[in-house]
Amino acid sequence: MSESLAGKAAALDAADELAKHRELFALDDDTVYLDGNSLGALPRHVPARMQEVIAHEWGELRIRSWDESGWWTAPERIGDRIAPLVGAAPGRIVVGDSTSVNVFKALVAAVRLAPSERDEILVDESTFPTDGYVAGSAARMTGRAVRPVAPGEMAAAAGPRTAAILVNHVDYRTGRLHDLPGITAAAHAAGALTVWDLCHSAGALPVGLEAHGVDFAVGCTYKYLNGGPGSPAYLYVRGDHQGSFDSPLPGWNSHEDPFGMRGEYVPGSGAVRGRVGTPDILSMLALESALDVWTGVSIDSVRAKSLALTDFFLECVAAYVPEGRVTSVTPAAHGERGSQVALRCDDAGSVMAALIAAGVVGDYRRPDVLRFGFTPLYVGFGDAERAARTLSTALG
Ligand SMILES: Cc1ncc(COP(=O)(O)O)c(C=O)c1O
Ligand SMILES: Nc1c(O)cccc1C(=O)C[C@H](N)C(=O)O
Repeated sequence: MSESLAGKAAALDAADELAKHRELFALDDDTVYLDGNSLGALPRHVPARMQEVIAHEWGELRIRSWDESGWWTAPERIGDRIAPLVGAAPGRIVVGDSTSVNVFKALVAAVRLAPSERDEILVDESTFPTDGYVAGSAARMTGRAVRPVAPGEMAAAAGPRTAAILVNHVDYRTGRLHDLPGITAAAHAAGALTVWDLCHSAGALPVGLEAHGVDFAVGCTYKYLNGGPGSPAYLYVRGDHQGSFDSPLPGWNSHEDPFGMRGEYVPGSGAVRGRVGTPDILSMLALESALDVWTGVSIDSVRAKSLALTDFFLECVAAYVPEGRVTSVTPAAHGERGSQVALRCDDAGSVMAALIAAGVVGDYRRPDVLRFGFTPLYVGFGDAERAARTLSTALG
């Protein structure tokens, strides 16, 4: 072990104002958990809250809980808890469904706002697959064509034929942070609307949805928001689009009068319009409880620690791993980096299996990428040093 890097890690951990938050999570000190960019860790207090929800709200109050326990209003109430983390105003975010479903709602609604001569949808060519699949279907439904574009060329590609642009804020494979302010501004200058997928940025870095005038955004809550496996996703609709948001999935829960049970669909107003059917209350309330860990935490401090952690991990990898054995595909520039480090090596699958066996949990993305996610609320600098040291052993 390098005493200097271990010592540096200890000093950084001692000075880390977020270090105390690790105690809020169910984590053991034998494991270095660097997979919060796939499934966030469990906040310790959530099981007790879920016990109460199940035993009391469901078990005893039963149907009364829709009103008395606030179940009916949970999608917008929890949306308002997520809002400050992504720079959204209150009343703009609804929680529910999966990210895939929300990409569909947002993208079709965006295209429906565009004149018919705008016949193309730009999608980042390195997109997470689900977004690409959904965009293809949305294009067929709306009589448009998908044009894949490199994220770096997206701003220049937007033009008079562009109806909407769908971009991942952070690339799931490389950890590259895309230029949300620049692409959004260029899209608007070209008369196009933007849909941003925040799965890999929300809870890890400031997004600034209102500040940058983003039209629509979606994201999951099971990564950096720690909502649990399959926890519901969310949909953001900018305030001035809410009244014209024409959902391709108009369910009874988004009706202006759901219990009127009317044959004619009349959309509700505000974030409610993004709902579809009955919300998945147990997962939703687990997410609501999980969001308590953000009390008193600023997203700017999370970002500062995230960059320090990923910098330090890269420094340890450079010190411990023979040169050329792995190649970072994550940008070195802070302005282009999310909260993960992705390292390329030919035998990535077996290397990650060895790492996991040694207690360092990252993940492997075929064919050759080792992913290490850094969740600033519970990952420390000592974890980063141990992960790099274990990696050097796993690489043989
Ligand atoms: C960028 C991105 N978008 C979408 C998804 C898929 O979301 P869901 O499974 O909630 O539909 C994921 C991860 O699974 C993702 O990383
Ligand atoms: N959603 C997932 C799941 O249900 C099982 C396993 C992994 C996931 C993920 O979230 C994968 C993740 N979006 C990724 O960036 O690869």
